[in-house]
This record gives sequence, structure tokens and C-alpha cells, in this order.
Amino acid sequence: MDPTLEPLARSLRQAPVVDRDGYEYFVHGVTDGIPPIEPAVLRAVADGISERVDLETVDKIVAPEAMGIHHGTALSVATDVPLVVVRKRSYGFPEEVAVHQETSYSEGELFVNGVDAGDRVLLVDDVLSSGGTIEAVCDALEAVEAELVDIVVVLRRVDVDHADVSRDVTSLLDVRVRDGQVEVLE
Ligand SMILES: O=P(O)(O)OC[C@H]1O[C@H](OP(=O)(O)OP(=O)(O)O)[C@H](O)[C@@H]1O
Ligand SMILES: Nc1ncnc2[nH]cnc12
Repeated sequence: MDPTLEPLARSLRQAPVVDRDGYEYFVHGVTDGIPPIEPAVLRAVADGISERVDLETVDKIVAPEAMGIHHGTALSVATDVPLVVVRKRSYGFPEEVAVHQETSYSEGELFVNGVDAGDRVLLVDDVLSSGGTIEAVCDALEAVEAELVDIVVVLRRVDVDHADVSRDVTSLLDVRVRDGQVEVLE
């Protein structure tokens, strides 16, 4: 494992796991903003993404609300690449693209504004579970004719079926929940 990600891995192993209608949901600063996320972990995530993607080739970082925002922000501050937040609220702008989002435990609408045709985009999110969120945002980016440079998530759940994810997704760490605890794969 990337040694800079060791503190993140250690804290993940301590994360409480709660039941959301049968879905084992872990609660961690990366995915929930609670317990508090250490600045060193935020930096390690931003550094980890920067090491895996050539940010020189990216015009905009796109992050879905809510839990993509702190990672997108840390990366934007570190790289000077502008950040676009995909919102769960419509603004009614003529160029707005709405897509349906289905996660492992919820569904709703997502609204993309602020991405233009030809923009080279890096999509960043906290966690890939079913992949419904990533797929929905990618569909919206395709609709506005943005160029998707890469998709990076901090965590990929390998214990949830994401067979329907049609794009390559890079993760900093792969995790699963076993016996009520988060396991980090080496
Ligand atoms: O791979 P998936 O099954 O789509 O799950 C991953 C998504 O679920 C969570 O978002 P959620 O919409 O729950 O909202 P939040 O970020 O506001 O907590 C998380 O932040 C990801 O965006
Ligand atoms: N906080 C979380 N824990 C586990 N799986 C998730 N999928 C989306 N958010 C998650």
C-alpha cells in the first residue's frame, strides 16, 4: 500500500458500521465528514489523486455533493484547477443537465451546471459502491460533450456489485465490510 495512505487505512479499520435498510454503511470522515477527518488525511487523498492523474491535462474537477466536495476542494486548492459541484438541486438554467441517481440505498436527481463542451474533466468522489452515482454523472458529462479524463474515488467497495459500471474507475484504496468492520485490501 502507498505509505501515505496508511493513516487513512488505519482510521477506516476503526470506522463504525451502521445498518441502512440492510446495507452495511461505514461512517468515516472521507465518506461522511464524521468522525472528524484529519487534515493529513485530506492532504494524502489530494496527493494520492495528483499522483495518479496528470492534472495539467484537466480543465475542471467535478465532484458530486455532498461527500465529493471536501476531496474536490482539497485537490482544487492544491492544483489550482477549478472545481464544479454536481448538485442535488435544480437551478433551472437552460444548459442544466438533470440525471437520475440510484445508489445502494437511495435515489434522487443530480444536476450538472458549469461544465462546457470540450472541457477536460476529472471526476472525483468519496466512494464507489453500486456505481450508480458515477454512472449518472458520467451520463451528464457525456450529454454536455465534456471530455472525461479520468474518474478517481478515494474508496472502492469490492463487496458491492458494480458490474454495471461501464467506465474505468481508479481508487486510492479498495475496501469491504466483514463481520461489522471495514477491511482494507492490500
Ligand atoms: O456508488 P453508489 O452506490 O452510487 O454510492 C456512492 C455515492 O453514495 C454517496 O452519496 P449519497 O448520494 O448517499 O450522498 P452524500 O454524498 O450526500 O452523502 C457517496 O458520497 C457517493 O456519491
Ligand atoms: N459512507 C458509506 N459507507 C459505505 N458505503 C457507502 N456507500 C456510499 N456511502 C457509503
